[in-house]
Amino acid sequence: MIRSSLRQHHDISSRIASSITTTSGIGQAQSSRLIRRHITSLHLSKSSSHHIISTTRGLRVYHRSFAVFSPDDKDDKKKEEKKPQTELSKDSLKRLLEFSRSEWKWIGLSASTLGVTSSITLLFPYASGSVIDYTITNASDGHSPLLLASGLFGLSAIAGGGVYLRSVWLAKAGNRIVARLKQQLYASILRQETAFLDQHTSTGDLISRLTADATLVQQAVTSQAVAALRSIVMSLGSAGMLLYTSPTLAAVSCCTLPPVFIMTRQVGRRLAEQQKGIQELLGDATSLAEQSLNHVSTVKQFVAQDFEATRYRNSVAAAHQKAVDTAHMQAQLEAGAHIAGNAAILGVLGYGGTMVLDGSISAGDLTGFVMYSLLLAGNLSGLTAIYSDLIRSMAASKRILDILDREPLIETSSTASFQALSNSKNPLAQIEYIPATTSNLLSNDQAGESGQVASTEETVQRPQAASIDIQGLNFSYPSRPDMQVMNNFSLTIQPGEIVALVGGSGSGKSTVANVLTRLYDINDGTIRINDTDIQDYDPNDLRQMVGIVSQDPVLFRGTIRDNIRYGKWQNVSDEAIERAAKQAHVWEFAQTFPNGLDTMVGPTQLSGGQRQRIALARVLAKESPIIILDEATSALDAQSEHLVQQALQGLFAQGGKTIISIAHRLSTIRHSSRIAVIENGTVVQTGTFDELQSMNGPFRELMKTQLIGDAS
Ligand SMILES: Nc1ncnc2c1ncn2[C@@H]1O[C@H](COP(=O)(O)OP(=O)(O)OP(=O)(O)O)[C@@H](O)[C@H]1O
Repeated sequence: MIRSSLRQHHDISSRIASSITTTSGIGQAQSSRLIRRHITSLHLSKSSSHHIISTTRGLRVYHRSFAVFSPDDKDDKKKEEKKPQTELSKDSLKRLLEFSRSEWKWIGLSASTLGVTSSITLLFPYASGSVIDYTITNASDGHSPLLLASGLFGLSAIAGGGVYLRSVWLAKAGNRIVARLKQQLYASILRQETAFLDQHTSTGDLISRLTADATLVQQAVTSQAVAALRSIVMSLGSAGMLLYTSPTLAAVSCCTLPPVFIMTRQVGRRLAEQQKGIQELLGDATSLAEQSLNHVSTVKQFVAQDFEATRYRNSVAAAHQKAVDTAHMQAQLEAGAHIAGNAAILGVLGYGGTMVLDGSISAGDLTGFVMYSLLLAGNLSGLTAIYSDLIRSMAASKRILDILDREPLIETSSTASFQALSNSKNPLAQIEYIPATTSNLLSNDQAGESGQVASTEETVQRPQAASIDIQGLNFSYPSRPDMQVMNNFSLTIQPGEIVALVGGSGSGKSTVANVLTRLYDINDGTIRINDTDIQDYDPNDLRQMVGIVSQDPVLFRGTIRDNIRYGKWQNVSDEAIERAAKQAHVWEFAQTFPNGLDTMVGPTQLSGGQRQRIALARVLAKESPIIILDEATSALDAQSEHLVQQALQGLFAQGGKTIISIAHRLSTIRHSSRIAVIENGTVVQTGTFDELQSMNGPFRELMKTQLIGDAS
């Protein structure tokens, strides 16, 4: 019951995430869910699930800056902190223009319609003045009101066509840019190294970049860009017509321009700072909602609903209070521009009226002049509003481009799909996913000096069991550099061995899996697989060589079959999926569902033991030469565990697998070839079960405290 409602909460979480930020775009909810699930599962490795929470005046404030680990980057970040973005950043603008390059054609076309529509609009005041002069003087100079009105109507129809084309072309360009931005940003987030993602103690901030920030950028490159261009063209055109009609009057109205300009600059700066703050506070609110909705059963079990609701309330209130303050500022700016514009008009009316009386200009000229002044004032005040919006959008684009342009510290090869995604000319077209080929299945002599091996998916052989050699490994997690987790850790595992890692909680067992698959790079020492340093493998190839089943495995929304072939997709046959399902004892419970392996499951719709069995089947289908079982059978009942262990034994007896088994239960480690006892990140004892049991030492101590219960 709780689990099924959890699923709904994931959806609600998406909606809240979207609604408290600016939303737009079709399918945002779906993409939010997808994003959330994948980003969250990136954090799901045990090692990366440590959340750092600090509380400031009752508000949960997440550490949300992008900590980057090279010294240079740190300096950059400091510089950035000192200099908040309060002006239209040329770099962001330039980078954004570069990014939009493929849509310039459409933007250019829509801008070109501006020439037509603006010229026609600029004709109206002139024509109105002519009509007035005609009616006052009844002069028959050919500008008859009816003729003018008909002519202007024809031009208006042309302008209407221009407006239509501009909207269509602009929407096309904008949607393509923002789709490409989201697609590449998401791919870029997934490519970042785990340590980088660890800095995002919640996914809310990343999601707000993909939703609210992307929407702001869309507005910048489409409506705001064209509105700015239109305002500039109209302002210049109106100013030109003012000068043409009466230079003296033009000088009078120009007196109001410098104050408007100075005010725009001043208020614009403060406005940008405020906007940045609002975006951050909204991100915090999203993070809070995200966290409690993802763990709603824990919230309820601790009767913390009201606490969470209050925290969220305060967070939302803080963001919206800031938004109200900002609105005051923005209103001041707009009101100031409005007053200045009106002052100009009144000046023109007063001074122009006397000019009409002394016959220096006609009444029609004055009317035309006033209309041009109104146009100028309207467009100038429009420009001030657009300027502040553009600053906000540029801040958002910087947040996106920061990640988009970031090279991951642990670089993986680009797959064909990634290339297709990056190079796709039309981001709105559907593309087919091309799975990575398994160039990873290396035997000792296959791994060349560089560790790079040609992709040979079709001709792939059964994997050879791999050797693992870890020497003098020192490691601390980048988020806690002062806490050394692995201390001079050394362990050699022969191909085909089953080695159990045992040790107290926090001794570093799971960290071995993290560094072996290069989720994190080590500080000192070497790790070799098949005599090749893991630094020399492409991380994707390396990870294909290692299958991990964790204590709390993640299932993705899809069928059981989809979950078993996750990552290998069409590269794994139905027979192989069924074989793996039988070996991992998924088959039995799947057959009790009406759709068997094609039953839809989600992250929470199965029992812990069932999820573990599917995760095990997924790893068996992966056919990797190294398997790490991190408390992989801990959620199984005694009988299921016995069956799975038996299946694993049978499988390992066939050869081709090197196993690292992290376990607390005696039943899991009894059949290992060797046991390594770990204390504070160091191997303190190794031997067979019987050897270790027969001597005094850490293993015996551990058995007394941890394993003894199982032994009975
Ligand atoms: N992503 C991370 N960032 C910072 N510290 C981490 C991270 N993951 C783990 N740690 C720390 O590293 C140490 C070793 O953790 P690890 O998960 O390897 O222990 P373990 O032996 O597997 O423990 P257990 O038996 O409880 O699962 C712990 O002190 C833990 O707090």
